[in-house]
Amino acid sequence: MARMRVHELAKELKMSAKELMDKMLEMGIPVKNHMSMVSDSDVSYIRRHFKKVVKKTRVLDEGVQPQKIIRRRRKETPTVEPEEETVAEGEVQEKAEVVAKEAVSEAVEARSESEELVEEVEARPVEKSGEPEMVADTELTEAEEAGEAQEVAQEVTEEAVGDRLEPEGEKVVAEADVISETGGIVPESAEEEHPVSELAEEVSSEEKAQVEVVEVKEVERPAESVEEVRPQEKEVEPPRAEEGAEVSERAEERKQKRHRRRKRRKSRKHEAAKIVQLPEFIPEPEDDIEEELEQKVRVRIEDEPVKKPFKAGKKFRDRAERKGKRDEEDVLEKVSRPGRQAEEHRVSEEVPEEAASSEVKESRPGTLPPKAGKRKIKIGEAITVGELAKQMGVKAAEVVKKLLLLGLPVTVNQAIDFDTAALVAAEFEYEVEKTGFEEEDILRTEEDRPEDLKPRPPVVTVMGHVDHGKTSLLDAIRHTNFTAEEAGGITQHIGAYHVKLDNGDVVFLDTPGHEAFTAMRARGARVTDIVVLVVAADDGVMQQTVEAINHARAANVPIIVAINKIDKPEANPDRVKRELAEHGLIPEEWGGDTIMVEVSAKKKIGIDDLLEMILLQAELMELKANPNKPARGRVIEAKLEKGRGPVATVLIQEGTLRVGDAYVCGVHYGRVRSLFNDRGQRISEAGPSMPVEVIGLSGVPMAGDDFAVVADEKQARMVAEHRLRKQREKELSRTTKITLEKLYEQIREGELKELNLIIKADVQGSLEALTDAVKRLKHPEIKINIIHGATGAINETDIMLASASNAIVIGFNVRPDSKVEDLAQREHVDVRFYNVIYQVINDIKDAMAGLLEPEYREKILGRAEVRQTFHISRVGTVAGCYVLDGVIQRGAKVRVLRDQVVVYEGKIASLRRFKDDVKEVKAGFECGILVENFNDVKVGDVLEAFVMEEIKPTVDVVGEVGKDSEESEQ
Ligand SMILES: Nc1nc2c(ncn2[C@@H]2O[C@H](COP(=O)(O)OP(=O)(O)OP(=O)(O)O)[C@@H](O)[C@H]2O)c(=O)[nH]1
Repeated sequence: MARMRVHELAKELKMSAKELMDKMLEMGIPVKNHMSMVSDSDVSYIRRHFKKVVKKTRVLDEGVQPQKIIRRRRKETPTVEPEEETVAEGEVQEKAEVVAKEAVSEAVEARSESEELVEEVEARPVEKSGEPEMVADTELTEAEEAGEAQEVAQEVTEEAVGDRLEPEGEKVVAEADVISETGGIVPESAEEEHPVSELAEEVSSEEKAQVEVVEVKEVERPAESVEEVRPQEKEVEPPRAEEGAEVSERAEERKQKRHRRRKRRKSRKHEAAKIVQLPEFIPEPEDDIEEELEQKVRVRIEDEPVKKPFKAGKKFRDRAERKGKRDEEDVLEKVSRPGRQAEEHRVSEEVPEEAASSEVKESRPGTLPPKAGKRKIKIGEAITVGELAKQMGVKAAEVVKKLLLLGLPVTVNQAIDFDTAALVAAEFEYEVEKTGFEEEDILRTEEDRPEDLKPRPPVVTVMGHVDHGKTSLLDAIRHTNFTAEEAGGITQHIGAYHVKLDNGDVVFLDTPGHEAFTAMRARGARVTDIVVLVVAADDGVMQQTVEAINHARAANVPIIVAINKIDKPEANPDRVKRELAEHGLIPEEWGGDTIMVEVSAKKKIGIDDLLEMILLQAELMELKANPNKPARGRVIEAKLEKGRGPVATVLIQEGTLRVGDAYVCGVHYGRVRSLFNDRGQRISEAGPSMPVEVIGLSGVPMAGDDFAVVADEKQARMVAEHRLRKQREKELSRTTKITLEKLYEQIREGELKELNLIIKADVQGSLEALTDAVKRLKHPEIKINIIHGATGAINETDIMLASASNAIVIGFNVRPDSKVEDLAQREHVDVRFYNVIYQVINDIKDAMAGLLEPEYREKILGRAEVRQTFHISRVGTVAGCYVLDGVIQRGAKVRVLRDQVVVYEGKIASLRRFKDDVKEVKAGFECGILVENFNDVKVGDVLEAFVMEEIKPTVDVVGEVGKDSEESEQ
């Protein structure tokens, strides 16, 4: 079967091209204008469809002929009962000004009939009914029929106008003439077959009178009006007088039209959405003509008191605008999803049924249906394309397409961040709102009254330079506090411990060093009240001492100095004090405010003094907390223990934690199954500043995670799940931003180079230290992303993440199992193992340098001619030179040229002017040059000094583990 053009098919189906186009769109077949080609399959689909419709209509016609006639009479009636009028309003608006035209053909058709009807009309006044709308066509009530009268009238006119707009369509003028010339008798018309008495039942004399008035008016004007609009049509007008055969052909066509009208009315009732949608597809070239025609018609309408104001011009402009937009979409549609379904979907999605029906309901004559207000959807930090599409009730492909237009190639399962989602949602007329779950609503507690606050022990962190005795000091403190029996059983390491003294308690955090301190702080955990800075009396202030000072200062935490190793003979506490004073820590005895205690961790000297001073400082700080409220704290350490499950050491900061309490901890939650203190003893509760081991978590939290007791487990789960969702959304949006295509593009274009890392470590401490060190590697051209970091063995998920994100996996003190190794090999994922942080950093630096692909270029500095040579014992041969050009620099590379031939290449070991070592000698000066490991220099040789210059900058390591610059932290 051959493809056909729309107008050809329309002709075959005995309908106007416009009608067919409307119908096709309704059926989900994309069509642009009457010249569009219709595919074979669509042609047969349409034919099948119309066969059915025609059949059905025939059946209906046979069954409801009387009603049909009644309806037809009614359509000539300009006055309709109020309730019907409102029903018709929507339609009137849709067809609006063409209503004037309607009377033309209708009046003509009705002329003869009305004459016959006069008597009957008076005999039976119209019955009125309250609910005419939702009754099926076959069961139309009289009232409904009456209500539809006007609507049908409009349709008739609309069709007449529509036909005029089509070159191959019949002309109303012609039709009117033909009908009038044949005496208005249309023998084959279904209407004429019905008993006059039935018709008369529905038409009042008044109505008839009005019909006649309209008739007269309209019959006089149509030809003129059409001429005005499309004068050329005159040329194609058929002869005014036609033979009987033609009359019957026209009658048949009118019958067809009436069938279609019925069909349309029916579908309008049931598919209001489509009624609103379909007129948008007005063939473009005809819009202007139509609008012009509408203009003319409007003038006439204004003369008609019964007609309503109309602003079709705007409507049509809007249609054209929308259509233009669709054309662009159509192109993409074909790419992404060709075929009928795509169009079908688009039609239905653009005006969802409920929205459309509400538009119909809200329609007012003379105005456009109001645009559905912007609908809102709620999303979190990020959302997958599929989920967004689901929430908007559109197909994912649509969203993908829109994103593509926005320049973002994503797949359905990829996530887009909130801003992108907002942008694409706006394209679908949706507004996005961030999900408003406020965990603070659950976690919020009442403010403490001053009388509720009770003193609490200070929490102390020990910091200092490597080997200055931090660990030894912590041990010494711990041991002084344990009784002999207890001391033997100190095996418990929970990350913090509690020291009981005669005049108070002190809590020490067991992870010494400022790295851990700052890592916690970076996670928002402010747990330390006092910093004890350990400085070895024999070594003095060192780099990390200074860093520790700055870290403590940045956190606004007071410092107590412990000058350690005073037992050593070379100990010089005064020197330490002087050096500290240079860094702003002035001892009290010198008029400053820094407490300094001389101790020996090894010999346990001054430990009590130190503890005493800590308590004194704490007293000054008036550390207080309310113990009588739900507990809140911070995770100091967490691990998965065999037989115990996830275990976390929590430092309680306020309130009291009890066994049985429900809590949320980071993205985990649970109920406290059991509590242990730092000595491994089971306890039932823990108050402020107490470190306590919590058993009963849903997972292993991170150091620094917030711990909060909530009313019940349900609330705990809600908060934890919300946090987890947020975390996932963040991760999702982070990983999807680095698509392989993008990365490749960036690498190729040299825009940006990224190194993605996944770090797996044995314990939280190592992980954080490593993460911290890696984060300090900075370079303007390379970005390092730690896309995932966790404790535990490298697993398959890590490998898959690495594979998907083009990342390198770093295992610190962990190994993968053989299955994971195989997967890594299959996925070409580079997995590296380390047990020294420094080595990791070095390797990453190398990797970055590799990525940078550094290029070296030789840069000639200058040339010198050898004028004399001197041999100096134990040094070698020194060349007495004259610098010909440029500059000769000490340490530069040098080439010895003899008759333009390179006889040696090496380094300038020494550069002298007279007896002085100099850095450089410029052109025109004499100098002595010693070439490293080369004594064969001869008079007349030329020494060419040069350096190798790197084209791209080398990796700039801002800081290394434990050696970071303090400034970066402040
Ligand atoms: N003589 C003497 N030696 C001490 C003293 N305190 C610590 N040491 C020694 O100093 C060395 C380092 O002590 P640590 O406690 O390990 O020092 P640290 O600061 O914890 O070292 P890192 O953990 O490597 O940062 C050990 O050999 C200790 O025995 C002290 O008071 N006197």
